[in-house]
Order: sequence, then C-alpha cells, then structure tokens
Amino acid sequence: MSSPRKCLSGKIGPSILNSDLSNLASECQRMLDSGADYLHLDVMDGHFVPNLTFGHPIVKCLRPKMPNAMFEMHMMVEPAERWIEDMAASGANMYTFHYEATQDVPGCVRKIKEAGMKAGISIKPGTKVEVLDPFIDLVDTVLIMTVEPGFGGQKFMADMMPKIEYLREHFSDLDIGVDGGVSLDTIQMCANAGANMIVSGSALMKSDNPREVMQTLRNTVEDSIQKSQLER
Ligand SMILES: O=C(CO)[C@@H](O)[C@H](O)COP(=O)(O)O
Ligand SMILES: [Fe+2]
Repeated sequence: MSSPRKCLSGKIGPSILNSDLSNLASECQRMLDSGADYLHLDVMDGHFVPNLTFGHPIVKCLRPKMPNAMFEMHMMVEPAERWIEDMAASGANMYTFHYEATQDVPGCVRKIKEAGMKAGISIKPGTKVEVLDPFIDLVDTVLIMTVEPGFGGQKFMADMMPKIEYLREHFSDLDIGVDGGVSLDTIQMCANAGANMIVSGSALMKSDNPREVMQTLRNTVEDSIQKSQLER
C-alpha cells in the first residue's frame, strides 16, 4: 500500500526586512491582515552575513501582539545552533538555519525539534543543492536563496531555478521555499520550478495593494501545483 501523499499548497511569507522597522509590529500586522500565511523574519548577525537586523528580544515583543501568527525565523547566523533555545522561548515557530553555518546538520535539527519548533534548512547561491540529499527527511522545509543573503531588494537569480527543479523532482511532497527578489515578475519561474513557500519582501512592502500581490503570487503557485498534480 502506498503511503498517503501530503497535499502541497502555496503559502506566502512576507519578509519584513525592508519594512519600516520603527513600526515593526504594525508592519507585521499589515501583512497578516493582507493575507500572509506566515511571517518570514530575517535574523542577521553581522558575521555570517554582512548586515545586522534583530534577535529574539524583538520576537518576544511581537509574539503577544499576534498570538496566532506563524513566525518563520530565517537565521543568517553562525554558528547556526546559537539561538535555538532563545528563539523557541520567545515564540518562534520555525527555525530555518543555513547549511553553511553548522558542522552538524542532524544535531542542529534535533535541537530545533527538541525546542518544539519546526526545522528549515537553507542554502546560499554558491552551495550545490545535492548537499541537502541526506537531510531532507529530517527537515520540514528547504529554503533556496535566490540572492546572496544579507540584504532585501536585490535582483532575483534565475539561475537558481534548477535547484528547485531538482528538489521537486526528487522529493515531490517537500515544502520548498524561495527567498530573494521574488515579485510579480519572477513568481512564474519559481512556480514552474516547483517552489510552494514564497518569501517576498520589497515587492510586498512597496506595493499599495499587498493583498492583491499576495493573491497573485499564491494563485500562480497554486495553478502550477494543480497542473503538475494532473500530470502525475
Ligand atoms: O533573507 C533575505 C535576504 O538575505 C530575504 O528574506 C530578503 O530580505 C527578501 O527580500 P526581497 O529580496 O524580496 O526584497
Ligand atoms: Fe530571508
């Protein structure tokens, strides 16, 4: 008997990196009210990437203001394990770490799960996707970077699409995220390649109608999922 298939769905996670950070809570709420499925919160340590953002004290302040929101922490920090317990205690739901920032991927995933969070793993543009093969069964999501991590508002790297295609071909039920330069102009490429968790920053923050943009991003992904399921 074949095991039941997980039903993939398109999810939109706004990155608040390029928002008005002096009004972080209201910017997050604005995205949730516009239909965000989750919030993608970019944590940078000024060491793994050449920029600094915020840490768990901010997450702890945000959590009571939006008790039901799903917080995905994109941890651009080295060592990757450093903030697991603090983030869990502050109300994070998912801890997405970088493959390049740990010596012990399974150990890092184990700690994340023991802390009660979901685990995501991300790779920088220069890292081959095949390195993830041994770890796919351990994690909840994979996040493919389509810019060099560190800054919002960069140009989308279309040459990362084969990584997503590879993952979708080999792991048909995997939640695959894409992060960096994702907009109305680039979503079709992401959807065609097989991404279903869409992180988008500036395209949503700069829009006068983030609800409409999110809906278009989601519909594009959903259409592509449906098409590929019909082809199976
Ligand atoms: O992790 C990162 C950058 O390091 C991303 O989450 C970006 O911040 C997304 O913003 P846009 O590229 O969509 O503007
Ligand atoms: Fe990110």
